[in-house]
Parts: sequence; C-alpha cells; structure tokens
Amino acid sequence: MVISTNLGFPRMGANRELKRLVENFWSGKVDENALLSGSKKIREEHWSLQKKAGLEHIPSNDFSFYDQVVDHSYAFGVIPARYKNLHPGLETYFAMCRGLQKAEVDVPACEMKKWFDTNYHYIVPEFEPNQQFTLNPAKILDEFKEAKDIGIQTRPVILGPISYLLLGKPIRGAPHEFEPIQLLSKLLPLYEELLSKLAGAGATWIQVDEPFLVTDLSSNLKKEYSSAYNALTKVSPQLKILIATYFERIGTNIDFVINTPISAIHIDLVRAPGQLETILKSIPSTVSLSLGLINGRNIWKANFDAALTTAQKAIDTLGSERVFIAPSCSLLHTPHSVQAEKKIDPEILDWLSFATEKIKEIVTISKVLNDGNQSVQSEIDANRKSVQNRKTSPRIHNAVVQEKMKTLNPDMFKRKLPFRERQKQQQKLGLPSFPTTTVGSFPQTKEVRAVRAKLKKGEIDQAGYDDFVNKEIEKCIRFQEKIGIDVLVHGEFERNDMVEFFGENLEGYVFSGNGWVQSYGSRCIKPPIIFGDVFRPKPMTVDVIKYAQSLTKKPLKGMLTGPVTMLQWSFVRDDQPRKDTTFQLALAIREEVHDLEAAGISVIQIDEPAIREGLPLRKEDWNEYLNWAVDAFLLSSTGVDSSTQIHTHMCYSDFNDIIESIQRMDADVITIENSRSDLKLLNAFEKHEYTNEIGPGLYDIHSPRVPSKEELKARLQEILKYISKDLIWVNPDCGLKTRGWAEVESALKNMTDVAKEFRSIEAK
Ligand code: MET
Ligand SMILES: [Zn+2]
Repeated sequence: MVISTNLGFPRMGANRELKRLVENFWSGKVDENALLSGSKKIREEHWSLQKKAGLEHIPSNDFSFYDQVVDHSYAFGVIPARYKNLHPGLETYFAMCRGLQKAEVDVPACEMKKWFDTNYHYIVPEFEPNQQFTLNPAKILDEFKEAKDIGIQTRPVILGPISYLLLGKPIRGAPHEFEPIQLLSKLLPLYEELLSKLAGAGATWIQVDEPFLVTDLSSNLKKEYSSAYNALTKVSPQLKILIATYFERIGTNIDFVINTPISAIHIDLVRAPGQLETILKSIPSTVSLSLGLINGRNIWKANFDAALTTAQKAIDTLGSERVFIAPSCSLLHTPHSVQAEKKIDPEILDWLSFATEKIKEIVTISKVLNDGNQSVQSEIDANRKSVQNRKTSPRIHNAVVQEKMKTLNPDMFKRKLPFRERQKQQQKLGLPSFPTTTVGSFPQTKEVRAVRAKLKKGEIDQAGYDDFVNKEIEKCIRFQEKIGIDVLVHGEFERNDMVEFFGENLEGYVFSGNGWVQSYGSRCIKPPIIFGDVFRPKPMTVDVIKYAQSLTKKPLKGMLTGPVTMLQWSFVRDDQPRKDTTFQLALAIREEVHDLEAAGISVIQIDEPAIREGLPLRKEDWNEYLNWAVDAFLLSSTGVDSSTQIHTHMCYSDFNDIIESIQRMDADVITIENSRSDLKLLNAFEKHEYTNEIGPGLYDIHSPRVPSKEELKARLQEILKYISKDLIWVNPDCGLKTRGWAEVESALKNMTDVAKEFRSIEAK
C-alpha cells in the first residue's frame, strides 16, 4: 500500500486569517492569548482539512508565526546578543523577525534572505564561534500534541541540522576561518533530545528537511552528514526519519544519504524527474521513497495519468510498501484553495489546483495505486478531461504568436552598432557628465492608491482616473525639472505593481482574486498566472509616456518591465519550457519598445531586477539559464536605432559571478542597487572591465533617511575609484514608490546638487 503524504501546508488560512491575527497582535489590537488561540484554530482547520481529504501523513510544525527558520533559531537558543535583554517569548521572537523600537529599546531585525530559488524569505540565523545551544522544544511538541488531541496523528517537520547551519551566517566580527557547520557536533545532542521528546510524545514518523542536499556540497560534508544521521536514527527505535529534499535533483549527494539508516527519502520529481531512475537503482532496501509528484510551487492541476505512470515505475522496483505519494515540496508556495476564486474564467479555473486541491490529488492518486480506479473513476475522468482541454484549448495557443516565434533571427538579438559607436550617436541627448536620473517610480501615496481603488470599485470612470494620473505626472515632471534631473521619468503612478500592470495589459495572463502566497512574515503576494501564449494586443505605455514627454524638453525615459522579471514573479506555464514563455514576453516588450521609439522617446528602461534570482541551484545549470535569460533581454531591447539609449535596472548586490552576462545584455546604461552593501561589489565592474555606462545607486531608498550632501559626495568619490567618470550616472538605488514626497524631494535635491558640483570641478 502506498502512503499519501504532505510536506507542509500554507499557513495563512483560507482568507489570510493568520496575517490579520499577527498584524493585530503587533499593533496591540489583540493580546497574546487571542494570538495563541486564534492560531491554534487555524492549525486545527488545516489538519482537519487534510484528514478529511483522506491524507495519511499529515505534517505538524509546518505552522509558523513568521518563518520556520527563525522558529528553529528560537528552539535552539540561537538568539543574537542584541535581543538578550528583551522579554523572552514573543517579544524576543518578533524582535528577531522585525526589529523592535519602544522606550529605550531600539534593535534592528535579523537579515532576511530568499529561501533557495523561491520568493519566500527566511530569517538568517547568526552563529557565534562559541555558540551555546539550549533546547526549547515547546512549539514542536505542543503542535504535535494539539493535533493528537483532536485525533490526528501528525508527522512533525523539522529543518535538518546540516541545512539549518548552512542557512546561517557567522556573527559580525567572527574570525575568518569560522563556519557555522563547525558547530554541528555541539548542536546534534539537542536534535537528539528533540527527537527523543517527540518519540516520547508518540511520534512515529518525522520529516527532516535537508534542502541543501540539492545544491553543490563539498565532499567533506559527507562525513558530517553521516555522523549526524547515524546519531539521529539511533535516538528511538519507534521513530522513523524521512529526509526531505526539494527544488532540484539530489545528484551525487545521494551518496551522503544512503549509508545512513534513515527510513525514507523524499525527492522532487517535478523539478527533476530525471533523477528517479538513478535513485531507484541506488536506494537501499530498507529505505522508502517519497515521490514528489504534485507540483508544490505552481498552480496547475496534476496530470493523473503521467503521475500514475511514474509512481508505477517506482512500485515495480520497490514494491508499494516502500512508496509515498507527495507534493514536490511543501505546499507553502501555493495559495490556499481555488474555492475562493469567483472571477476567473471557468474554463481556466478548471485547470487550476491550489494547496487544498493538491491534497485531494495526492489522495486520489494513492487510492488508484492501492485499490484501482473504481472508487475514484469520476475524479480520474474529470482530470483527463481537464488536462486534455487545457492541452488543446484555443485560449492557450495563438497561431500569430507561434508564427512570430518562428521568424526570430540572430539580428533580433543584437544592436546594430557596438556600444562605443552608439554612445557617440546618443550624444544627441545633450546630457552633461555625471547625468542624473531615477529608477522610475515616485511615491505611491495613499491618495494615489485610493484613487486606483475607486476606479476598481467603479466609483470613478477611466477618464477621471487618467485625469488624476496626468496631474500626478505633471507634478512629478515639474519637480524633476526644478531640481535639475537630466533624464526624467513619469513616476509610474498608473501602475499598481511593475509586473501586474504589464500582465493586465498582455494576453495570456489571468489574475486570481485570492491566490495569496507568503513572501515573508505576514506579507503575502498574489502572483499573476501566465496560462497561454503571451502577446500584446495594443500599446501599453505609449500614451502615458508620450503625454509625459510632451510636458518637457528634457529626455523622458520610457519604463518597462523586462521579460525575465515578468516570468520570475508570476506563476508560469508548465506545458512549455520557461525559455519559450520568456521569449514570448520579450517579443511583446520589443514591440512596445518599438512603438515608444516611434513616438519619439529616445531613452527606454527595461527593468530586470529578478534576473539573478532565477539562477538555478546547481552551478552547472547556470550557463544554460543565463544564455536564454540574456537572450530574452536582448530580444526585448535591441530593435532600436543606435541613437536610442537603452537602460536596465537590477536590484541585488552580487554581480561578480554573473558580470559577463550583464555585459552581454549590452544595455547602454545600467542602474544598480549597491548602497546597502558596501562599494566593494563595484570591483566586479572594474575587474571585468565592464564597458558600458553604470549608475551605482548613490543612496538607499529602503530607508526614510535623507542622505546628506557630504555623504553623497563621499560615495561618488568612492565610485570614481572603480568606474571611469565618462561612464558614471548619478541615481538612487531603486524606485521611490515606497517613500514619502518630503524625503524624496530632499534626497534627490541633494543628489542633483552633488552631481552639479562634480561637473563644475571637472570643468575647471
Ligand atoms: C524592484 S525594481 C523597481 C523598478 C521600477 N522601475 C521602480 O522604479 O519601481
Ligand atoms: Zn529596483
């Protein structure tokens, strides 16, 4: 008999109840008791929902008030010294997550980082070389008991010791040679104690997540891994350990695993279906295999027939007793349920499956494998019909797009002239040295958002809305002219979000009403869904940009979101390679670029903030990705005259390892975020002799602080050490939409003054 299992359920609740609960707790609207009882209710609902669906291995401790990694830090006493004087309990916990400012206390939050290649962010643990660990297992044990109290035996989920340590960083000032993994032998006894307590409470299976097993690990970790799992498996004869890997193939890291007496291993067969064969060959006869068949990171219905074929292959080799059916990873990365979707077109809605539906899929597949089709024949028929309909629907396949894709030729991926010659032609823009610009958005004030909400509710009409936006644009332009910005922007007031705006204007996209996914803490995002061939039915930004340009004699920069970012920040099709979808997006943007140029716009920015986060987890896969990602950018940006200046923008700081790809993007100007990290990263541009123009963010827009002129001068001086002065642009490090006007005015004024000062020094 195969076993139906889940690796983790989204925490927020059907209507983001958890978000509201913790936010109300933070603002003092509800007390700790209300928080605890409210969250207990959410957990119970989620367990019951999975139980009712017929799922056998139901996870516990997949819940968190903020993030599962910070929960582990709290459970093992990994609390940085700066929080030690706070009240133990929730005050300390939330201070680590979000900082704390109250009478006499002012502590910043811990660093937050992306969870592997997802859009979920975790709180980075900080380890001291002589770190002391203390076990505080209450949360993990209590949640197990809570479920037991309502008659549900759960499989607790914990993060394995190797991955937990590898996710962390040394505290600031720790000696160079210190690496957190050196703490393993000290941490292990606490993991053993935790497991023994769980066994004591009645747990029989435990899921230990070791996602680092899908990354390139040094072989000396192998010893650490063996000693860790040899110890953990000895804790209790009644406790079986499942090691969970996800997001990529386990590869040769399987060697780490198979020599330890674990009871089961989970593999991601959605991301890495090819690994099944090898694993079936190497898996020891005492180990069960958990098949990650249902996509835990996307929103499409599973293809039952395909999943059943794969599962059958595993059963043929291992026997059904040793096979689990599972999602590819925790369902944390999918929304709660399609039940709440009232507005999505019914044809498309029928193709979707969120977490609740995915649980049912897992159960149905398990039933077929165990008892044959009889009891679930109607589900199988419905699934076949839906899968078939999606494959053949005219909504998905657009002949015009397909034809266009066939006509792509190498000339569409390069500018007509090399950068140096384009640079000469772009002198027509009449820009001074140290030209100033911004990254695009200006403050999205409460008022701007309120007017957009009114439009959505039908309280004002489109003309009224456009009128309002036009006035904002005019104000924004007058302000930029007044302080002497050289390349102006319109301010992006008409855009709710840089991806959603374009998604709404392109065909092939659909938007959920309630498809929220946790991004960090209580923050959720609702990624657009790309379901079909993408195309641009009509110009998207030309009218607004033309209007903005008509207000000024200075060059006005047209603002677009790049193809890779459009892809990365959406739920994407699983019926064609990501590359193909990205190229369709690129073609749509290329057409927009063309129309902007024809409308007289001679500076166009195509933002690609997400290009780096698309990097695969395995280094050997980087080139393939970077090749098509850069090609997509080139396809979107190169159809212009040499005198048209193409800008791009990226906001992250590690440029070193992809600098050659950035060079290949061949944007005339790139503005980058670098003000939060130090300027060392500009080394990348110097060392690799990056040839095009660069605007290293002169100040950090993520803080309301107004940088002084002295500060800005010092930074620009520093930048001059790395980048030759004829290539330097002066700009903030990202868009200004989250800031208030007062700060923006002062900061930009200081920035333009400093640029002017540098020009006049140079003139002398
Ligand atoms: C996350 S990058 C943001 C770029 C966009 N043009 C903006 O200014 O908001
Ligand atoms: Zn940015």
